[in-house]
Amino acid sequence: MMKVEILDTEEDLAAALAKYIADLSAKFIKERGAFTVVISGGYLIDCLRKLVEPPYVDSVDWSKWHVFWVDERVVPKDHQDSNYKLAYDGFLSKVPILPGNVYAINDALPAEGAADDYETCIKQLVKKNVVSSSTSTGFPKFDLMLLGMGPDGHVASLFPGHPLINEKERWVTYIMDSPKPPPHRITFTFPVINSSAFIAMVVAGPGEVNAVHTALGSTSSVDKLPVQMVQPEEELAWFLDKEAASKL
Ligand SMILES: O=C1O[C@H](COP(=O)(O)O)[C@@H](O)[C@H](O)[C@H]1O
Repeated sequence: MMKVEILDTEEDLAAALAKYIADLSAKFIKERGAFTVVISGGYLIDCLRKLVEPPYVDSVDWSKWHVFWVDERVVPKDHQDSNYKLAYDGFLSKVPILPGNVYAINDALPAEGAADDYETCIKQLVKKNVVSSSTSTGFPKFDLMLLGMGPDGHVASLFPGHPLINEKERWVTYIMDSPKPPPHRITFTFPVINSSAFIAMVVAGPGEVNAVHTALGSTSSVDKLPVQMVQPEEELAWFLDKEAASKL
């Protein structure tokens, strides 16, 4: 199922996104006592700012959250290019999520090793039933992914025309030639992304208007953009502001 919310302003988008996330948090914590959230980098993190304010900062049961990254740059966690640093500074440092429930990559490893290590970590969490498993695909089924999108239509570190978008076996893979710097990254693959229950695709501002039009406004395209390949098992919810949706 897909829904598209177009908000007047980016501020309205942040408010709507916070409610959406808080509602899903309550749903999954009630159902199974945990909430597994996968986040991206980019300006998504700034769009989470309403979650760290009342009422949500007080009402969300942060102790039940488990946080993962859909992709990460292979740099030290305190590096300016690190998605972990971006999330810590802008979000994680402001809410009482248990440090042991925040799963950052091992930044001492090179890309291939970091991808293998992260995949092993997630496999262990599936065995412990912290992360669910999709009964239809056998891949890990995260409760919610919060994704941004690049102007070229990339999601995570899966870029248009790159062979990695066709990876069907690995849960986590790596790229050494990212067209967007830095070049070395790890990323979830589409089998994992599309085994998630819910995905919020968050796009604000003018930077991605063409990719949004391709994803939502065009009837057909021969080579799908990565963003067009996103299809979670329960719901894909687009959160757009009017600028991002201006070509729809
Ligand atoms: O490089 C990346 O780009 C995408 C999109 O970033 P944005 O700044 O255009 O929102 C991001 O989702 C991904 O996590 C990041 O590694």
